[in-house]
Amino acid sequence: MDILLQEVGYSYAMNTPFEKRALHNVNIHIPSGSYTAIIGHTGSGKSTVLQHLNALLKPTEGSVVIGEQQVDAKTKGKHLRDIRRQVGIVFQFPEQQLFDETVLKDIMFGPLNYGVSEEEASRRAHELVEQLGLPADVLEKSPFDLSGGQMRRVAIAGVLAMEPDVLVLDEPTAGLDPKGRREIMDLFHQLHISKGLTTVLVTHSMEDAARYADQVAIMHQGKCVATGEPKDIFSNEEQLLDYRLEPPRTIRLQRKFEEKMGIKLDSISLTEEALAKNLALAFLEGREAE
Ligand SMILES: Nc1ncnc2c1ncn2[C@@H]1O[C@H](COP(=O)(O)OP(=O)(O)OP(=O)(O)O)[C@@H](O)[C@H]1O
Repeated sequence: MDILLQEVGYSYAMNTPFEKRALHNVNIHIPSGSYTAIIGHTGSGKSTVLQHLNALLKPTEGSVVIGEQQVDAKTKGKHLRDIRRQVGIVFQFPEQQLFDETVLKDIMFGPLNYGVSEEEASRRAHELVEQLGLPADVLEKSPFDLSGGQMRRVAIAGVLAMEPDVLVLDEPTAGLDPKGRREIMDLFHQLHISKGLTTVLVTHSMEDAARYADQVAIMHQGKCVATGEPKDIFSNEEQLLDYRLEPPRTIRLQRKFEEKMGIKLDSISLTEEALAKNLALAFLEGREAE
């Protein structure tokens, strides 16, 4: 499902003394089946954009086209309910939203609320628990008896149980250790590939944006100032610095290597694997300082 932000402007507390303009003329196209990373310094407007993707916020100017539905300042009613089913959001620390007595009930809650049968909701819960690498006996436990990482997976299962067309991730690995982070991010990537799930990731991690996304959008002071493929966005180091962003670690390492060896590699490497291959090739080909 495509999402298109057209000249979106948004002000918090509109027409009050506390009015705060958060977005200005934002244009972003999220094509169906893509994996888009939204990056930007703190306070640049990423979370505000994210909440427009499933109409939790409605633009105060411009419009957002979500699949077949157009949302603007005046949109109300049933359309919003449909959109919230189609576009699932995994917020930061989603486990804080768990509330039911058992994991099974918690995962089934959303689908039941949208009229899915008990049988189907239960089937989805069983399937998701397995897909997310949780033991089957977790279903009968209280979510509050699980580890932090397990609770996070249960909360994610609750969003996926709605069978969304688009999955929006707001710093979904905040607070996890590096291993847990990588496992969860790899899992979302697998879901993106296997289910063709359109994915939007809001992140402070340039490494994650470089590793997983096929499109990157940079937010700066409430504007979307650049969109493009990761290799183009991340090789433009001057632009990144202008927007107070650091290039991913792999690029920093590559630049160091090039400086030390006095050579320039043919292309930039966005993942550790690609970087290692690139460095090995340079070594094998005997490229060295002129
Ligand atoms: N509920 C609110 N009321 C008033 N102003 C807000 C509110 N939420 C955000 N803002 C302001 O809107 C601007 C954009 O905030 P937003 O949270 O979208 O940025 P962000 O890029 O997601 O930041 P971070 O990376 O810190 O999460 C900021 O100036 C922020 O202070």
